[in-house]
Amino acid sequence: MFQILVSDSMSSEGLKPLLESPLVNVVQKKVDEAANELHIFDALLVRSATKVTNELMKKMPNLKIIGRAGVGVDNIDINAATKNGVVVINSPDGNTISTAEHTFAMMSALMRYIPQAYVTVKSNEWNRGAFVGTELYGKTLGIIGFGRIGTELAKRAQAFGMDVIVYDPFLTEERAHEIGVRNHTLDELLTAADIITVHTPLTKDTKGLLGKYNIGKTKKGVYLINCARGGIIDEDALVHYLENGHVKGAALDVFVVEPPVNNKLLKFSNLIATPHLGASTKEAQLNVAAQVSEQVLRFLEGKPVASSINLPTLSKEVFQKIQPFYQLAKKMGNLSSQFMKIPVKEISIQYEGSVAELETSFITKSVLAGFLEPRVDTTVNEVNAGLITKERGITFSEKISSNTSGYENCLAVKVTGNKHVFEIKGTYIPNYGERIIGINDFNIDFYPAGHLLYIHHCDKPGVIGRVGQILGNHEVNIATMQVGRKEKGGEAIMMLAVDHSLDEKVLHDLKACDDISAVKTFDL
Ligand SMILES: NC(=O)C1=CN([C@@H]2O[C@H](COP(=O)(O)OP(=O)(O)OC[C@H]3O[C@@H](n4cnc5c(N)ncnc54)[C@H](O)[C@@H]3O)[C@@H](O)[C@H]2O)C=CC1
Ligand SMILES: O=C(O)C(=O)COP(=O)(O)O
Repeated sequence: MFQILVSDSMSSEGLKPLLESPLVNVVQKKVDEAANELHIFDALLVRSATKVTNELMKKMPNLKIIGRAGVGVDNIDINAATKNGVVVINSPDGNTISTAEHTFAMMSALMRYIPQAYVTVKSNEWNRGAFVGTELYGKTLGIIGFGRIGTELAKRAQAFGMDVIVYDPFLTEERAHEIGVRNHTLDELLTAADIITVHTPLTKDTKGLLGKYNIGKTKKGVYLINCARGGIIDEDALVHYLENGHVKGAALDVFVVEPPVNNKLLKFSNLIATPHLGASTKEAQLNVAAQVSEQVLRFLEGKPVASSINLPTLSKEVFQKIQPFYQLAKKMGNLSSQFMKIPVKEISIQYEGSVAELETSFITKSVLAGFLEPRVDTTVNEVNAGLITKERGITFSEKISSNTSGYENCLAVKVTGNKHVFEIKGTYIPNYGERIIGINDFNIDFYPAGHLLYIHHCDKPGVIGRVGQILGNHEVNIATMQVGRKEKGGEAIMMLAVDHSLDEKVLHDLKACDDISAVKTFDL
């Protein structure tokens, strides 16, 4: 019999598939309370409160699967789970509506002082003059991050007569049009919105996205809302702008540290807060617990699972043959995504030479997973990448070609946006490794790993020297450097591997060079 630990509070009705199965025994206890029996469990079911660390997994040698009854898996060490051979699944859409509704409730409460007024009435005060609010009707709502929750929120705001504008660098025009919203630049949104709400995952790009600089660009009297993840709105910056009155009010469901003990934000009467309640409805909890229970049961019965976040479902033998290409493909997808930080409509992958004889659909999923990784909240892998790509309105295809570009095997990825196309080619050479051999029409040859610096420049004497000089001035050591050009004196590119991540100052100096037209950095 399989042993299952449910360590956060979950809907008993949702857990029914497990509670009624003769195959499993369910124990509902916090991890701390189960400290002496952790070694017996085959599955662990959590929400956001339980922190599933590598240390915890080490204490659970029987653990095979972690089920997250919700969306965000930032409380689970996915890399450690993968390393420990533990499958992680979640329920990506079970709480979308509840969180959108909660955000809407927060917005209404914020603009009409409902929490503040409630407290006074309960204390026998009747001070109507102190709580004159603002209508939502006719106001501009800026939604940053237009995925599942952002989309549902937009529909509700439109029904209230609000003008909805969005910023999501990965949103296609078609999808925005379908929902009847306009996708803007971040700056446009910041300057136009009366209320701004964030619905992105917490990533290195979104951490502090609304920080001192960006909040400074908003209208005086703006309202800010965060029902996504603590830290997307920088907490110190919010304190600053609440103090000087630039931000008229803020609503937070999430905090950098939860619970937010001694958090300076809590002293502001125009900041309203809830204790991470976005998904706390009967319906959402039933949905997420039921989805996760069914998937966990399927997995323990040896059946394939749908929303697996980390592990491939290939036999060990097939996986070994594919592995070098799988890693290369993921890096090529990731580089394409970072080169094309704009909405994308189509991704096509071409297989040439010996790689075409392998299970290419799996490698394709690996390209997609690498591509999506910088753009979505949940960790994507070969299992869920196809589904998520389609959900984002991006089509993908694969093609086998007899042309081998002169290599024993070659993988070509083409990413098409509205106005731009990006192409990258790679190969795997046994005993030598992965190589990127082409970017757009340029031939090049570099190892896709570590801290990379890409420069698009003019093929003129002295440019390479100037790059070396600038990097030297900033104490940046160059490990390798490859240059590619189409013709003498024309456009050229260089790809450098450097010893550490580059800061804004280095990039600024490089961009200031006359003969350099683009500079990008990548950490792979
Ligand atoms: N408060 C709560 O109880 C709940 C919070 N959440 C959180 O809400 C957030 C959104 O969830 P979903 O809509 O389900 O996720 P989603 O993955 O469907 O949507 C996220 C969107 O953010 C966009 N995005 C990514 N990077 C961006 C960037 N740098 N700038 C602007 N947009 C960017 C993506 O393109 C995507 O459209 C997540 O952080 C999730 O953990 C989700 C459920 C409950
Ligand atoms: O699903 C999510 O990402 C959430 O933030 C919900 O968290 P919870 O399950 O309510 O602890």
